[in-house]
Amino acid sequence: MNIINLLHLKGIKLITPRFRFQKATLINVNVNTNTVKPPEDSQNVVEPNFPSINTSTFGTNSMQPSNAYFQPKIIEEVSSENKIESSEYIESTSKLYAFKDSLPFDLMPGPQSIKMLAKLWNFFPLASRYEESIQKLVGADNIFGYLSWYNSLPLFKRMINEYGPLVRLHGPFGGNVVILLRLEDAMTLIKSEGLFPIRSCIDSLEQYRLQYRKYKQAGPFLTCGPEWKKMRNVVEGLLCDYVDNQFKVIDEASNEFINRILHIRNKQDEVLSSFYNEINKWSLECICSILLNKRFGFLESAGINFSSEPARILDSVKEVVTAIHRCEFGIHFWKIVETPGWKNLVKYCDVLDTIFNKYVHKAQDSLRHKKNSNDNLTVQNISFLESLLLKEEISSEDSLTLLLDMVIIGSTAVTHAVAFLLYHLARYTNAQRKLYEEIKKTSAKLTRQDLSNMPYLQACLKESLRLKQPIPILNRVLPENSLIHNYQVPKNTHVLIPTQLYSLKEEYFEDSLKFKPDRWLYDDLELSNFKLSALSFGCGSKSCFAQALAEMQLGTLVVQILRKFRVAYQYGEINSTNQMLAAPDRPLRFSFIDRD
Ligand code: HEM
Repeated sequence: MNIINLLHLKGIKLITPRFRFQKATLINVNVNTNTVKPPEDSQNVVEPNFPSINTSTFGTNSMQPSNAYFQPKIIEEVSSENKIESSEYIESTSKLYAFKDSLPFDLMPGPQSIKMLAKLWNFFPLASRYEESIQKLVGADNIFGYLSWYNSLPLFKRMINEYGPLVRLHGPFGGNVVILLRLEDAMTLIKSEGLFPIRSCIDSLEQYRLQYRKYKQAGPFLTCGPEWKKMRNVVEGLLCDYVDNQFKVIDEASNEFINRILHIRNKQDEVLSSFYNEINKWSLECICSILLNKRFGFLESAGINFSSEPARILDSVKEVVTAIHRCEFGIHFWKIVETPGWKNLVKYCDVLDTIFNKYVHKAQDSLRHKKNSNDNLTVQNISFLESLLLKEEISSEDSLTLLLDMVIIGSTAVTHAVAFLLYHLARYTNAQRKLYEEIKKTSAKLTRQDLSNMPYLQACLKESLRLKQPIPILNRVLPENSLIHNYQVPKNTHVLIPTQLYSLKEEYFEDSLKFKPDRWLYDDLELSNFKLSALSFGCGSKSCFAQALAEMQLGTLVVQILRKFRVAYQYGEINSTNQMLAAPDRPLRFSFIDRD
């Protein structure tokens, strides 16, 4: 039996960006195009299907060449729940269609060898359903996955030298990938990506949630379209309400972390190579306490019992991240057979889903109880999860996947950020000294306000995140035909946005490989009205909604640590694995030396 038969026999419905694209286009079906005629004397060649993403002018906001005309899209009917101001819509989607110099996609530079393979592929006399299956298994998705989950930055640098700032990779078995190696191109793409950008990145987790668990939505990280927007609006609002209130929890967890360091460091003041785990415990304690208004005890000074709930969460988050990497990197065999990576993903996602589902039920009960006893349901009295459940537009299932995304993706990103912040401060002792001087001026009882009044602290956070980004590569799938850098790029093309590469460019940051927090002190570094400090949190409407929370977590922890200890590190350089969810590539054997 060959692979294709097996695929069909298993009745596997593959989730691909095309599927996601269809979901997104369904939403846009309501949108009609109203063509505005070009001026009589126009010499333009009209390309009606290629909205402009022209980025030839660096530093300007203009996406409109002087010889073009508008073809605005007008909302005809939009269901009330998704209603968006039409002016806003028109602004975000109005595109230019006339480019007499636009170039066909085929002319975009890229490696010829896979282009040849792509051409050869056309000679295989396969029935269309087989062809489609193969494309889904090893088409552009695969290249895309490979580049997202492989340590790709050195490869991207070589590509710039060889092909220039824009590279096209032909999926050898169908589909296309474009890599935007210039920040300006990425910014312009993001500005014009419309209301419902499409991110395509963790097919395995999506398949687990949609097909294995049969949830309606796959969680905010993986969902697109109006469902995502609805979820996102609610969470953004709630996070604003809760972040301030939760400072105390983060402060307490950070104090517990200090005690844990005192407990685990050896006689030379050094922590063990498993210190990454300890940071993970701290970030999970923060996030779980904030979401559920319950202290979990991840940071018990004597350590956690391996069969306890915190231990199971800690272990499962780590295993899920590893399993995602195993599934997403390389050919997606798990779509046909149950590979060990897929089995592990299911096993550990099951653990997390069961635990957090239990808390969803508990929160529902508690809300019922509070309602019956006419308690005030204010931010002070109910947990983040309870607030979510009160929102009619969010189902309890959506609340669950939202918690899971925040726990799995959020806590992993924060752990990585803390690891590198400590590393940079340990390596750049002058910066650590300067930060300590600033910390000494704060009162013994730290407040959130203190953090915002510490410019050097803020600069250190930005600089560390610039050098090592927890999510170093963003990706999108084009929802419609577009002009990128004057090339006509068809819809469904996968676009990779390597933000880590941009933030290491001399062009934007002098002495770009050095940790120099001072660069953020005096200039508000911006490009086309976009704050470069936010780059590590992504861009556009799908950027991270937890930036303020993450910065508060990092700031609080580092202030507490530096008040008590001087941090040192005497081993080899720690690099980032630069994968989709990056991690430090060496043990974090820091020394925490008592201050006098
Ligand atoms: C230093 C810490 C963090 C960094 C650097 C970071 C970075 C990012 C980046 C780069 C993205 C993708 C943006 C894009 O595609 O344009 C993202 C999305 C996301 N992050 Fe974070 N993140 C951090 C912390 C957190 C935390 C603490 C949470 C949750 C509590 C969180 C939850 C999410 C979610 C749910 C998304 C998907 C948003 C959407 O698609 O609407 N992140 N993050």
